[in-house]
Amino acid sequence: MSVLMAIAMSIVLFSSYFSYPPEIRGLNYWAFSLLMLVGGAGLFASSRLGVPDLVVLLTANSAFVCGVGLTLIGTQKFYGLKPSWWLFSLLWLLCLAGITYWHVWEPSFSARVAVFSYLVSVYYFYLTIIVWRHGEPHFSTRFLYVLLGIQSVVVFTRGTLAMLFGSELVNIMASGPFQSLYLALAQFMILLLAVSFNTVSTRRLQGLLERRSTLDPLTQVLNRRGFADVYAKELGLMRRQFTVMTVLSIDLDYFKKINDTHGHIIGDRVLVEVAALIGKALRVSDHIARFGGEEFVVLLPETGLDRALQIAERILKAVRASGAHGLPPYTVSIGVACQSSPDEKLDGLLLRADQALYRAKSGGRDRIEIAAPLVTSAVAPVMPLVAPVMTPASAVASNG
Ligand SMILES: Nc1nc2c(ncn2[C@@H]2O[C@H](COP(=O)(O)OP(=O)(O)OP(=O)(O)O)[C@@H](O)[C@H]2O)c(=O)[nH]1
Repeated sequence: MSVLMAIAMSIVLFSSYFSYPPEIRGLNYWAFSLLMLVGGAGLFASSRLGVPDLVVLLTANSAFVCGVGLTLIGTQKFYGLKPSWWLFSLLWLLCLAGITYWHVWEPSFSARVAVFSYLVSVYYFYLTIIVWRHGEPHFSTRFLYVLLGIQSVVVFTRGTLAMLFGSELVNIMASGPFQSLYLALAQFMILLLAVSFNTVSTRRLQGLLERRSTLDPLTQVLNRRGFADVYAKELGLMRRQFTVMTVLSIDLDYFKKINDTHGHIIGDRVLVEVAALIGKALRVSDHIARFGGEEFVVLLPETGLDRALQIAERILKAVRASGAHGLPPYTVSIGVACQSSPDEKLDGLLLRADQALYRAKSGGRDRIEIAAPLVTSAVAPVMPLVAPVMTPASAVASNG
C-alpha cells in the first residue's frame, strides 16, 4: 500500500513540475528518485521469487543508489545549488564495485552490507546538511531534514549491525520478521519523504506567489501593494523608535515623448533602467516601488528631510547621466515629503509628495520640490503651506 502511495506521490510531484513556475526546480528529479527508491525496495523482494542473487543485488542496489543520488540532485537544484553529478556517479560505481567484489570474488555478506550502508548513510547525512543550511525556516524544511537525518542513522545502524554481528538479521533478501519490518519501515520512510518533497515545494510555490503579488513584473521593484506592506512595517518601527521617515515621489519627464519617438519597448527599458538607477542610489534598508506608469515612490526609513534631499539629488544626477546602452537621455522630477508624526496616513503622505512633484513638474521638471509639512488641527503649522521652490542645487545647498 505504501508503495502505491509513494508512486501516487511521485505522479503528484511530476504534475507539480509541469504546472509550477520554472523557478521551482528539482521536482522532476525528486519524482524520479521516489520511483527508483520504491523500485529498489520492490526488486529486493523479487529475490523471494527465485531471481538469482547477483542480479537482484546489482539491479536493486543500482535502483536504490540512483534513487538516493537523484534525491541529492533534486535537492541541490531545488535550493539553487550546482548539482553534484560526479558524486552521484561515484556513489553508484563504488556501490556496484563493492557489491560485485564482496559477492563474487571474496564473498562477505557483512562487508558488503556495511560498505554499502556507510556510503548511503554519508550521502543522506550530506543531504541533511544541505536542507538544514539552505532551507527556509519553516516546519516543512525541518520535517525534511529530520527525516533525512533519521534515514542516515537507520542506514548507518544497519551497516554497524552487519559489521558487529555479520548476521542474517540484516539480510533483507531473506524472509523473516526483522526483514519484513525493515522493508516496511523503508517503504514508510519513502512515503514520508514523498510527503515532505510535496510540502516543501508547495511552500516554495506559496512564497513565490506571495512575492510576485507584491512585485512589479516589469522592473521587479515593489508594486503598490508591496509598498503598503513595507510602509506598515516601517510605520510600526517609527512609532516605537520615535524617528521620522521620508517619501520621494519620482516621475519621469516627458515619458510619453520617449514612447512616441522610440516605441514602447524602449520606453519599457527606460523604466527598468530608471528603477535600477534609483535602487543604486539607496541603502539596502530603503524601499522602492513602481506605482504604475512612469511613477516611482521611494520610502526612506529613519531619514529626515536633509538626508532625503541628498538622496533625491543623487538620483537626479544619476538619471541625468543616463542615456547609455542605446537608450535616449531622460530626466526625472522628484517630490519629497517627510513624515514626522506616526498618525499621518499613507494616503495623506503620498498626496503631499505628489503635490510637491506636481510643483516640480510645473516649475520646469528635472528638479526637486519639498512638500509642505503635515497640518494637524491640534498643532498650528510652523511652515508656510506651500514650501519654497527648490532647484536641485539649492536643495542640497540648503542642507549643507
Ligand atoms: N513603455 C511604457 N509606457 C508606459 C507604461 N505605463 C505608462 N506608460 C506611458 O507613460 C506615458 C505617460 O505620459 P504622461 O502621463 O503624459 O506623462 P509624461 O509624458 O511623462 O509627461 P510629464 O509627466 O508631465 O513630464 C504614457 O504615454 C503612457 O502610455 C509602461 O509600462 N511602459
